[in-house]
Amino acid sequence: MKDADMDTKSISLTTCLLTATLTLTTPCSRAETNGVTAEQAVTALENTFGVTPGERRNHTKGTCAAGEFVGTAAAAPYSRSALFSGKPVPVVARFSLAGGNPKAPDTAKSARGMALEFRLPGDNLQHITMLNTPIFGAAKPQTFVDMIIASRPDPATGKPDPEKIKAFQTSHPDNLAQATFLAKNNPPPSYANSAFFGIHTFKFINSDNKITYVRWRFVPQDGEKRLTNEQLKTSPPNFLEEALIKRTKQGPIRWDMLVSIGEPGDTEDNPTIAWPDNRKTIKFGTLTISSAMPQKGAECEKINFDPLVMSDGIEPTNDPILLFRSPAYAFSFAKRMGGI
Ligand code: HEM
Repeated sequence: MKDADMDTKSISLTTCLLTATLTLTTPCSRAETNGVTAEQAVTALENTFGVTPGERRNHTKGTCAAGEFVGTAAAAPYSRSALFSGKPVPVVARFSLAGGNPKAPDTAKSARGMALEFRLPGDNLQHITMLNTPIFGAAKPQTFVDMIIASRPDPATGKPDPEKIKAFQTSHPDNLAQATFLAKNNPPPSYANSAFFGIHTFKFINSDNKITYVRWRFVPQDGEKRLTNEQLKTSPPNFLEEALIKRTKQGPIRWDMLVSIGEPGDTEDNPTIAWPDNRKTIKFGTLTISSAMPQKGAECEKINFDPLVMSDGIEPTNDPILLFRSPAYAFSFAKRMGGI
């Protein structure tokens, strides 16, 4: 057996163990979702973006933050989760740029991320890991892997080959909605001015075991803003972290958690399709971020924001992307925890 093979085998084993202890419900990295393994997804990310040892294979560039969440009484008919008890719940957060480039410019027209770990009473956790696009660019894991492979820089130019991107987009129509959104909407000047979307459909379970299909988003009380085309050209490569830290020093930043209630016919398992705008929408709580800091050595650095870490009263749907994320994150997490 070659050394590289041995490395992969031992990482895979660690991942199974880590996954088992972290989420209890997820398969290990070699299990397939629609014919794709977590290892294939992470390898594609590594081949396209390179490897920064000890760092996340995706959303590598990021900033830690902390605060709390307070739920509203309006949530009770839908979910019995302790997240919505109305008592303040401590939160560890991480804001990030999509992709595995640790030096991605903050003007990149890629997605921004907000990851939240809610620390509930009794050592229980709830994770919510979102993007600033209302829909995702893949209905199945294979599309995500093919997108990452197609984005691999051409050695001659150092940039993705436009022909390969075009061929990918033509053969994967499920990528179109998010690609169009990202092309039309410039990134924000500050994380504090971005809305973040859960994208997947989730199940809320109330105290009578009644199930409601929901989608949520976090909307900034500071208001949504986007860089102008001029600012896109003139802004420096690094401003998001500084803007967030500066903003928290002026006072807490707040996002309202708005939950849309699904209606018959709304998709439950396709994160590339938005629900109609007119769904009943209820405020389930408010997130307050009161401090932010560089990620090195800070609390968010060593968290695996696996979206399947859920509290009683919130459950996943059969969305193949949602289910695939958990083993993919565990595989990346196991590598970075091993310093690889
Ligand atoms: C096939 C689909 C996807 C794959 C394979 C994938 C893969 C990954 C991986 C490997 C990481 C790094 C994990 C770590 O080392 O801790 C990551 C981070 C992240 N992903 Fe995904 N992802 C997918 C879909 C999504 C979707 C649909 C969303 C949002 C709804 C999302 C939001 C994020 C965010 C915000 C982070 C950064 C989390 C943090 O700050 O630690 N991803 N993703």
